Amino acid sequence: MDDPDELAPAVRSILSAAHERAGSGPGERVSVSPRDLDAAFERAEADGRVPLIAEVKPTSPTTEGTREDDPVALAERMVAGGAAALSVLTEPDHFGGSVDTLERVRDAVDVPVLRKDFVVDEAQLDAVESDVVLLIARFVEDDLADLLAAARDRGFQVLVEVHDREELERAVDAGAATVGVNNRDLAELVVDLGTFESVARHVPDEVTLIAESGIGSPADARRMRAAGADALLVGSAIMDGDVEANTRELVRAEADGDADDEDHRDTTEHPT
Ligand SMILES: O=C(O)c1ccccc1NCC(=O)[C@H](O)[C@H](O)COP(=O)(O)O
Repeated sequence: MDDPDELAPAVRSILSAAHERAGSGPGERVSVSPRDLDAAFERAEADGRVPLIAEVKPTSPTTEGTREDDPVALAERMVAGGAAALSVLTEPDHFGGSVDTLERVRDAVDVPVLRKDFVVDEAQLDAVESDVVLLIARFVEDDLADLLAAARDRGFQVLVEVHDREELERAVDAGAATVGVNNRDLAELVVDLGTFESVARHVPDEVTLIAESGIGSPADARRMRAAGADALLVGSAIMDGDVEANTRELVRAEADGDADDEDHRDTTEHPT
């Protein structure tokens, strides 16, 4: 991992908690029969929905307060709103997540579920079954290929998260099939959608590409899709208010955007 002093204090704290949890898992190796993430994205596309991973994110270092609603009820409403897949935070100390929450959510829905946590050690993979696990290139550095193999051996699909071109190259070299470009700089916790736009153009076509973080509106969703996102991962903007309506607004971003464009064209081409 790079110099911890370069990371935001909250991220240093998240990582040190992750290292403390590493190796203290149940010890039993999990074996997963995953729900297919790419197939879920394809179903959404065929249905005219923007492929969206909606995140159950009770709190975070950059969110005020904690959302106390039942996470299973939230997850079910996200699926009702058209989410192709879900992300569930399992980090307990900074995001209000738990492996128990993930298990309950996964039992309640039929879409793929991503385990969102800060995995730095193989034993952490055995904490709970999910369809997809996250590996953050910045935090696992030279262990990326080994952790990717260890996750796949257990049946997981793997989302490898990157933030810049160097991390993208490491992810591709390690054999990542699904890459997420995080618009949130974990050194400073600043969000810039331009990050995705600059990194996305270097991603090989065969890689499934996900735009992560800072997507707050249908216009942002269209911007990420125009830059090449196969799917979007959204937490805060969905958790802020009515999660079903918020999810629906994002999955309809292209359909509604096209309709808006059509209205606009009609007015300008056929003035009354
Ligand atoms: O969200 C945070 O505050 C955060 C802080 C430190 C490390 C990671 C953090 N977020 C993790 C995530 O990956 C996001 O929850 C996810 O990409 C969704 O982002 P958003 O839509 O901006 O909530």
